[in-house]
Amino acid sequence: APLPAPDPDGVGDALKRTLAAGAPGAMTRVDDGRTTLSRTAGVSDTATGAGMDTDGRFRIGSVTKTFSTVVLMQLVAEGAVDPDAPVERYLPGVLPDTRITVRHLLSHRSGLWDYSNDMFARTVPGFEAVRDRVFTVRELIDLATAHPATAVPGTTYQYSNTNFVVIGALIEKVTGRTVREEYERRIIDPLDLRNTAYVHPETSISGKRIRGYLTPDEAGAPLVDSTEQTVSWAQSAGAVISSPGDLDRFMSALLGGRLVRADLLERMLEMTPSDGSGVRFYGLGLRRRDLSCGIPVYGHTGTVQGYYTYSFTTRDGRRSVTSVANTSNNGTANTVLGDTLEAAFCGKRAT
Ligand SMILES: CC1(C)S[C@@H]2[C@H](NC(=O)CCCC[C@H](NC(=O)C[NH3+])C(=O)[O-])C(=O)N2[C@H]1C(=O)[O-]
Repeated sequence: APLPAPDPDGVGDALKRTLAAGAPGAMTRVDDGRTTLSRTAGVSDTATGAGMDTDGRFRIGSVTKTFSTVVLMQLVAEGAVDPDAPVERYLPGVLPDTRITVRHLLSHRSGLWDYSNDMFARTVPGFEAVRDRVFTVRELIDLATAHPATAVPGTTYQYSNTNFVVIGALIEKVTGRTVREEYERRIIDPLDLRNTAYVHPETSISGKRIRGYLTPDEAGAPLVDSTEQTVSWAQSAGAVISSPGDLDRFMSALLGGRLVRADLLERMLEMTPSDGSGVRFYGLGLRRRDLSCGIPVYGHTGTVQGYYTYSFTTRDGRRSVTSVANTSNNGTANTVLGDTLEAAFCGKRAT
């Protein structure tokens, strides 16, 4: 059945409500292949008052995990990696449990503790402590494995950044190239994503930049400009920089079958519930959200200090939607921003 037309007023209303919840700015870009709908609200820079811009570049956080999964699944197609092999085969001695497989990492079922839970238990102090730090992957994995496993591998979904830091290490070991080179040669260059880059550990965002503002834990405390950071705490789990237009193009290419072999894309879409909502699921480096109008959309969300992102597309990749707010650690803003997906895919206001 044809998709309902996007509801521009519904998108605009959700963006306004995102600002009312405390975001300095918010924006949505809908790409239907031939047509583009862009809506913005508020500012990309609170000092200058510059507006939001859907060609602006920002930190995409865990949408990076889908980039890392695409690289990994291409390596699977090339016979370089067996997703059901133990990680031990490719990274001997790195993980404490040799039962953990590559697929367990991609589906957040490894049982590896998420080191960011400790790192960001206190939002602003945690951020300030790492914003200029450069971590080795080994350091991050050691932070995680200092904790006991959260479950027997393969038995339980438990989101963990650690999984995709290990995936990045596996990609670099198997290819002999950096994840930056692999993102560029397999995704960024072929799709001509001119506003997308992996610049770890540089702290600045070049070009037309959206500034990000971290919401402190203390109610009423002023937002903290968190635009410049290394994101070394996340790397292949969260350090890509992109734009709404580029993410729409990426998600459309992925679900449109232009990045991953069809049978392997089907594996990525084998979903398990990611929470108790009954409408949110996780596959391999990809989320599924079932919208109120019954349309399932596929993509990822991202939370990195100062930025919250939704980037989703239809099963055939024909309509893609990326929405961004330039604040994070604000649950109401994050939730309300999600109403843009309902308006953009279902063509009606969220119920
Ligand atoms: C599962 C998530 C939500 S968390 C995970 C990853 N982001 C992080 O792990 C950063 C967590 C701290 C970020 C910080 N919050 C705090 O410090 C809270 N004390 C803030 O909101 O800016 C990402 O991105 N993923 C999101 C995802 O996949 O949607």
